[in-house]
Amino acid sequence: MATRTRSKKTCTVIGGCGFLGRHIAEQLLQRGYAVNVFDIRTTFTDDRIQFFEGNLCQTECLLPALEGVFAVFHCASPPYSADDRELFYRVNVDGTKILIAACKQAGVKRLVLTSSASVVYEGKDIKNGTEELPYAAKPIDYYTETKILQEKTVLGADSADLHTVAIRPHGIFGPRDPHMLPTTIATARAGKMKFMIGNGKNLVDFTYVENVVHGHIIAAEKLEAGSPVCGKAYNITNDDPIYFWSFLSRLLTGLQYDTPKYSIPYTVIFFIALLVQFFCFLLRPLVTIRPTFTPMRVALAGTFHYYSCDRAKRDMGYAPVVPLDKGIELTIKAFPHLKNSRT
Ligand SMILES: NC(=O)C1=CN([C@@H]2O[C@H](COP(=O)(O)OP(=O)(O)OC[C@H]3O[C@@H](n4cnc5c(N)ncnc54)[C@H](OP(=O)(O)O)[C@@H]3O)[C@@H](O)[C@H]2O)C=CC1
Ligand SMILES: CC(C)=CCC[C@@H](C)[C@H]1CC[C@H]2C3=C(CC[C@]12C)[C@@]1(C)CCC(=O)C[C@@H]1CC3
Repeated sequence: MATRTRSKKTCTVIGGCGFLGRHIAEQLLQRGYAVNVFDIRTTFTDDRIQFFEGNLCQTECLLPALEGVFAVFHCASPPYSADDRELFYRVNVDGTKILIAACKQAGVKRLVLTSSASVVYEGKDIKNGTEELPYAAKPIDYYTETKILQEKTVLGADSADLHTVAIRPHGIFGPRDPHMLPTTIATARAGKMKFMIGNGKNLVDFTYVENVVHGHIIAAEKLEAGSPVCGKAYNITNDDPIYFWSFLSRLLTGLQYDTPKYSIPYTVIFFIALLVQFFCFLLRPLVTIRPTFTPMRVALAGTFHYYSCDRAKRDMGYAPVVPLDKGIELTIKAFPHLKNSRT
């Protein structure tokens, strides 16, 4: 059971058992905060943390976790790969509205949303994209569609009672990552990582998790009446874009897998991914097939998508705390169990 000192400020991390949420919780402890974690499943233990289990769509579950809290970090979401429109709307849109109302009821003054830089991404190149870019008019999936609605709701709720800010990370990686690195390795193990999509020269942001955490915490600390951060969105990246296929190749070589040597034109593979998606849709009543190369993944692998952090640097003094090379090294070290045993 967590012991609390009266002088410590308490923060609540919604989705705090997830990849990013747990890193936020651990860094908050390091920086001297008391921490509540709220999640639908409790997947780890830590004597310093007070855990609350529940669905964020239920006010009565949320309220005990929000009492007397200095700041709330909202990083719960269904995984981006869930192909479930109803679930995304229920959690990301309705659940976020319920959370905002609960924060107000509990008297919480600061709410930090984990949004995504992809809210402006439509599958076409973005080079040094700023927060001034319009939201995607044609979001590439339900995940992106509901992240846009979620961000608009949170920023629209900014008021004297509840100050809000949205952090837009991109391509988060690091220890305990359940998405990027495991998907890359699973694709390599399945023998599907033989070809690069496009010419391999598309620059992309990959962001080490501790930098994303740092962006969230400094935003929360700045979030008070009169601050420029109130009601605004902020890109948070490593500020060091890298060729998509160089990044993936570094993870693959680090874990002793072969890297792709040949390339297929982007338009060809995108068209094939569209066709595969269409056939999966037709076959859905009979069988559920989850293709590795969805149009979204192909677009993410073959286009430029990197973003400017200038606004975060200016308004909250943001600078990455872990350089990209170090982040890659720490990540590879954290996944010894995914090393290729066949070499
Ligand atoms: N990973 C990335 O590259 C990026 C992520 N983001 C955003 O960052 C945030 C965190 O992502 P990440 O840590 O990778 O994701 P995770 O899936 O690791 O974490 C999300 C957590 O939220 C929990 N959760 C889901 N639904 C509910 C609910 N109804 N009530 C309470 N808890 C719930 C999940 O539980 P369970 O696992 O049981 O579903 C999980 O523990 C998300 O908002 C995501 O959109 C933004 C940009 C990039
Ligand atoms: C071609 C192939 C199989 C690559 C494997 C890596 C991918 C799993 C990642 C490459 C870019 C990543 C990314 C996200 C998820 C993982 C990747 C597709 C997000 C969609 C996660 C959620 C977001 O908010 C945006 C991210 C963009 C980049």
